[in-house]
Amino acid sequence: MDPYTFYTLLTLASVGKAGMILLVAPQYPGRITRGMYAWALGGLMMGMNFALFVLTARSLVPEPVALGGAVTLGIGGTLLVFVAVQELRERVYSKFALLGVFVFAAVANAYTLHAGHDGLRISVNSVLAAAVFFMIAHALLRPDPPSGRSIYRVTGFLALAISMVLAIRAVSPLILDSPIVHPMDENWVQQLTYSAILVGNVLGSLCFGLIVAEELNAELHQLASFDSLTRIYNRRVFENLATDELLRARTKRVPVSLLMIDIDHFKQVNDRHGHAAGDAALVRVAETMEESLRHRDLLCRYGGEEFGVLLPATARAQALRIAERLRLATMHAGFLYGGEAIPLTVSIGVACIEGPPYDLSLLKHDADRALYVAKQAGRNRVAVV
Ligand SMILES: Nc1nc2c(ncn2[C@@H]2O[C@H](COP(=O)(O)OP(=O)(O)OP(=O)(O)O)[C@@H](O)[C@H]2O)c(=O)[nH]1
Repeated sequence: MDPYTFYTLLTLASVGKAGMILLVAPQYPGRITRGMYAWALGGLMMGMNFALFVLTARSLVPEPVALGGAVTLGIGGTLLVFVAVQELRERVYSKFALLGVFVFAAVANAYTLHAGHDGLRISVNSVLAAAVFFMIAHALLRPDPPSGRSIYRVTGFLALAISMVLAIRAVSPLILDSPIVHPMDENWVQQLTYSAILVGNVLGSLCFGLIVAEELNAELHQLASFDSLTRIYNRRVFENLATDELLRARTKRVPVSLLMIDIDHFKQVNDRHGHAAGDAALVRVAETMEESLRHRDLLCRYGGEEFGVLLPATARAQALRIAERLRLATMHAGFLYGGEAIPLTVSIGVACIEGPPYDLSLLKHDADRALYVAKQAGRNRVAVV
C-alpha cells in the first residue's frame, strides 16, 4: 500500500471514529460525555492532520501549508487527548495554557517554514509533541485513580513510550549523520516515530475505549452504592455489608452494635431556611459522622434525615461511648448556611448483639426502639435497649 492510500485510510478511520463517539457521547454522565467530546475532537484534528498529507500529495494544498498545518493539528489533537483524560478524572487544567501551547506550535511552524529552518522545525515539533505525550502519561499514571484500574497504567506507559520516541526524534540531529528536514525523510528515527504514532493511534483508541468503559462501570457502582447527596453508603449496600459483618461476628463470637441516628427537628431547618439548607445540613452531619468514626465502621444514610452506623466488634458500653461522641461532635460541628449559624443536634438509638441470634432485622428493631426513647426523652441524647 502506498503511503497516501495509507494516510487516506487513516483519515477516514479517524473521522469515522470521531463521528461514532460524538453520536453516542451525549447519553453518558456529564464528565464522561465531556471526556468523549474532547477525545472525538482530538481524533478529528488528527484525521485532518493525515488529510493534509493526502491533499498536498494531490497538489491541492501547498506543501508548506500542509506541513505546518498537519503538525499543528496533530499537536492540537494530542492536547485534546490530555483534556479528555482530565475531564474523565474531573481534574482542573488550564485551558489558556493549552491554547498557548497550540498557538506556539502554529507560530513556530509558520516561522520556521518561512525562514527555511527545517531541522529546527522538526526538533521543536518533536519536543512539543513529546511534552504533550508526557503530560498525558503523567495524567494517566498519577496515583489518584482507584487502585486496580490497570487500564490507566497500560495507557500511561504507552503514552510514555511515545513520548520517549518523540524525545529521541527531537535530539536526532545529534545522533544522525544527516538530520531530518522533511517528514518523509527515511531513517531509523523516522521509522521508529511513525511506528510509534501508528501503534499509539490504534492501541490508544482501544485503550481509551476501555477507560471510558471502566469509568462508566465506576459511575454505575457509585450510583448503585452511595447516596447521591451525602456520598455515604445507601441503605441497600449498608444492609448487605452489615449482614456480612454479622456473619463474621457469629463465626468469631464477637459483639456487633448498631446506632440509628436521627437529626432533631429537621423539618424546622427545611421550613425556616429552605430545602437547600436542609440538604447542606444532611451533608454536614454525614461529614461529621465520617470524621468521628473508625475506618472499619459502616455509615449509611438510611433515608430522609436518618443515618445508620454499624460498629463491628463493639460491645454495648463502647457503642454508647461512640454514640455520645457522635452526638457531641454534631452539636459542636457548627453549621453555617448563608452566613447564618443553624444549630444541629441528633438523637441516637443504640442496640447491640452479644450472642445468637445474629439477626440484622432484630438489631435494627432494637436500635429503632432506642431511638424512639431518645426522642421521647427530649432529643439531643443517646438511649440504649
Ligand atoms: N432537605 C431535605 N429534607 C429532607 C430530605 N429527606 C427528608 N427530609 C425532610 O426531613 C424532615 C423530617 O421531618 P420529621 O420526620 O417530622 O422529623 P423532625 O422534624 O426531624 O423531628 P424529630 O425527628 O421528631 O426531631 C421532613 O420535613 C422531610 O421533608 C432530604 O433529602 N433533604
